[in-house]
Amino acid sequence: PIYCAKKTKTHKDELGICRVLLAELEAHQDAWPFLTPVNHRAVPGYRKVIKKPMDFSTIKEKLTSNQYLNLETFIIDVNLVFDNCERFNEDDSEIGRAGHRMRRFFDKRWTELLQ
Ligand SMILES: Oc1ccc2c(c1)N[C@H](O)CC2
Repeated sequence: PIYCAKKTKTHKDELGICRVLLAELEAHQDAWPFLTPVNHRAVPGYRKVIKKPMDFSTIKEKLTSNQYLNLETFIIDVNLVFDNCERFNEDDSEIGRAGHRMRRFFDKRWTELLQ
């Protein structure tokens, strides 16, 4: 097209995309390590090593209580889930591999939804 304005997204549009993305993350077959907070009392070292724990249920609570300013602050928290996973798990482990698959899925989906 000759004239192609960049569509700006309102706050409501971005939060709608966050809800869709979170629902897809929670429904993914590899989401199981990330659905609820790690029980740091049951996992030696976790509290010391992982300074900012994050999981999908916490993200959902923050989303429903309007704690995300925009899509970017939401993506930062989702990436924190996967970065924590990489820090605490070997790449060649069940949970490590699940984290890499989930990150790849998320990166693909939010870029698709933003097009
Ligand atoms: O063997 C285990 C036992 C517990 C956990 C992990 C691995 N990785 C998770 O990231 C954190 C919780």
